[in-house]
Amino acid sequence: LYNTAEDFAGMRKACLLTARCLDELAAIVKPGVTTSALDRFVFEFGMDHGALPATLNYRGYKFSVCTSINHVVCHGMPDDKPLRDGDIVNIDVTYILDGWHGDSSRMYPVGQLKRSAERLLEVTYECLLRGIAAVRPGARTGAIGEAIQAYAESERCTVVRDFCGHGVGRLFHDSPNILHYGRADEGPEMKEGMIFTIEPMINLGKPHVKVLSDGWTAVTRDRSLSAQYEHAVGVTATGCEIFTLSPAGLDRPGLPPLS
Ligand SMILES: CCc1ccsc1-c1ccc(O)c(O)c1
Ligand SMILES: [Mn+2]
Ligand SMILES: [Mn+2]
Repeated sequence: LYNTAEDFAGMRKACLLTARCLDELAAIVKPGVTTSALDRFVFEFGMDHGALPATLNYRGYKFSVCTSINHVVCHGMPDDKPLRDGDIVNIDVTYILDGWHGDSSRMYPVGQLKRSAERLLEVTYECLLRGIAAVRPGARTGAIGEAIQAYAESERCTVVRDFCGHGVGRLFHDSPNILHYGRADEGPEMKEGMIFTIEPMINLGKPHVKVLSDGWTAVTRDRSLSAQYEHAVGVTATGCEIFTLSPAGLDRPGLPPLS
C-alpha cells in the first residue's frame, strides 16, 4: 500500500509528465507521420524532462511507446509505415520519473474517421470512466470490471479478456490485476492508498485476440476495430484520484473543450 501524501505526490508528477506528452502527441498525429517518429518524440520528450520510458528493454521490448492501430488491440510496435487517413491509433506511454511510473494511453484519430470508429472511441472512453466511477475503499476490484462490461455490452461492443489493468507505482506492474469484465463480488477489496491502472480494450466485433509471430502485436481474431484508454488512479477515502488526466482536457475523444 502507498501513503496518500508523499507517494501520491510522486505519482502525480510522473503521471502529469505522461499526460503532457500525450497532449503534445495530439498535434503530431496526422496522415503520413510514422509511428517510429512518434517513438522518437516520446523518447526525446522524456529525456528533456529527466524521465525514462518504462517499456524500453522491458521483457525484451525495444521501444519507448506502444502504437496500436485499428484492429491491433495492444502492444503494437512502432515502425516506418505512415499513418493513413481514417486510422485510429492507441499511443501508450509510461514514464519513470524519480522512481514513479506514470502509465497512460489514449486513442488518436488520424484525419477523418468513419462514424463507427468515432463511436468506438466514445464507448471505450465511457467504459474507462464507468470503471473509475466504481473505485472506492470497501468495494472489490470486480466492481470495476462489472461496470465496464455492462456498459460495453449495452453498446453492442465486447471486452478483451486477455489483458488487464494492474497495480502501478514504484513498479510498472504489481498486484492487484484489474479485470475489465466480471462481477462486483469478485477480486480483492480496494483500500485507500492502492494505486492501479484501468485500461479497457473494447472491440466492435468479437472479444477474441491472437498474438502475431513477432511475439508482441495482439490483434482481434475477426480483424474488427479495437480501442483502448488507460488512466492510473489512486484510491482515496471518498473514491479515487485520476493521476493521468490531461491538464488541457485532451484525454477524452472528440474536440478539446473550448478554452
Ligand atoms: C511493451 C510494454 C509491455 C510489454 C509486456 S506488457 C507491456 C505493457 C504495455 C502497456 C501497458 O499499459 C502495460 O501495462 C504493459
Ligand atoms: Mn500503458
Ligand atoms: Mn498499463
